Amino acid sequence: MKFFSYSYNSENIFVNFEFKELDVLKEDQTFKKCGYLGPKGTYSEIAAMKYFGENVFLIPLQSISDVFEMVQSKEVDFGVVPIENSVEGSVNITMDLLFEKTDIQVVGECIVPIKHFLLSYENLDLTEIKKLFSHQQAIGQCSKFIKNRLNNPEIIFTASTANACEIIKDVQKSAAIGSENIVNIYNLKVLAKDIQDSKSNSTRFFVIANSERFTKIEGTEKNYKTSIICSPKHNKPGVLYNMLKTFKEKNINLTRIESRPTKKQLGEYSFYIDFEGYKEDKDIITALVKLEKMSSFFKILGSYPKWKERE
Ligand SMILES: O=C(O)C(=O)Cc1ccccc1
Repeated sequence: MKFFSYSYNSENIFVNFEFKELDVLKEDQTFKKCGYLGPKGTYSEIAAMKYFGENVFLIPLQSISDVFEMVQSKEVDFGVVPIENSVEGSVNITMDLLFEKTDIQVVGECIVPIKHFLLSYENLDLTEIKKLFSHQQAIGQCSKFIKNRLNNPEIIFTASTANACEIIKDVQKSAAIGSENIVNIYNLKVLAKDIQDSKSNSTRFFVIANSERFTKIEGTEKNYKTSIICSPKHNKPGVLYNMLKTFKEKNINLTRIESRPTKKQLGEYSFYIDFEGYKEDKDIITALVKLEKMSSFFKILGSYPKWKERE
C-alpha cells in the first residue's frame, strides 16, 4: 500500500509530493500511525489533527476504502473517516464499508465545523470559472453559491477536496472548493470565503481501529455512545417499531437512526443506530440481545466517548 509523502523548501513551503511504500515507516514504531483521506489539507486531516493532536503520525491515503483496508491489515493503528454531514447527510461509502468490512471497530468520534473556500491558482472573477473541482460532499454543501454566483461551470467530482486542489494546477480557468488550511499548502488564491450554504455546516468523523487492538474496558462508562447496524429478519408490519421498542424499554436514548438499502432486494434496509451508553452496560446488553434475535444481520460497531470540544 502506498501513501503520499511531501517535500518542503527551506521556507517550509510545500514543493511536491510523491507516493511512497509504507515500508519506509515500518521501522519507526514510536508513533502510532493514523490513516486518513488525503492528500494533505483535507477536512479528514483536520479531524485527525483535532482528535489526536500531536500524538500520531498522520498518513494521507488515496481513498476512504484504503483507510479501511490499512486499518484491517494493521498497517496503521487508526483511521479517520467522514460519516455524516449536517447538510448533506450520510457519507454512503463509509456507511457501506462499516457494513461490509470485518475486523473494524469504531473507537472515537470527532465533529469538525466545515467552512468552504473557493480556490484557484489564477486570479479569476467568479463568472470566469469554467471548471469547478471538489469532493461530492463539498459541491453539495455549496450548491446555492454555485448556482447563484458562478456562471454554470462544469462540475467535476474528485476523491477529496485537496485532490481537487492538485488537479486544478494543470487546468486553465478552473477552481476548487476546499478548506482554509489548504491555501498555504498549495499556494492558492482565495476567490471567495465561507461559501457553504449553511453557516452551521459540520461533519462528524469516526475514528476506527482494528478489532484486535483493544481489550474490554471494565465498568460502566459514562458519556459513551454506541453504534450498531441491524437488518430486520422479517419484512412485516411493526418490525421497526418492535426493534425501537427495545431501546425505549431500557430507557436508552437514540442519537441517530439512518437506513441504507441492503443491496439484496429493493425495499430491504439495514438500520444504522447510535445511542447513548456503553456496549457492556447491563441494560444495553439486554436490549442488544433482544434486538439481535429480531435481526438477520447484526453488528456492534463499537462504543466510544461522546465528542467534546477540547479547550
Ligand atoms: O475531501 C475532504 O476534504 C474530506 O475529508 C471529505 C469531506 C469533504 C467535504 C466535507 C467533509 C469531508
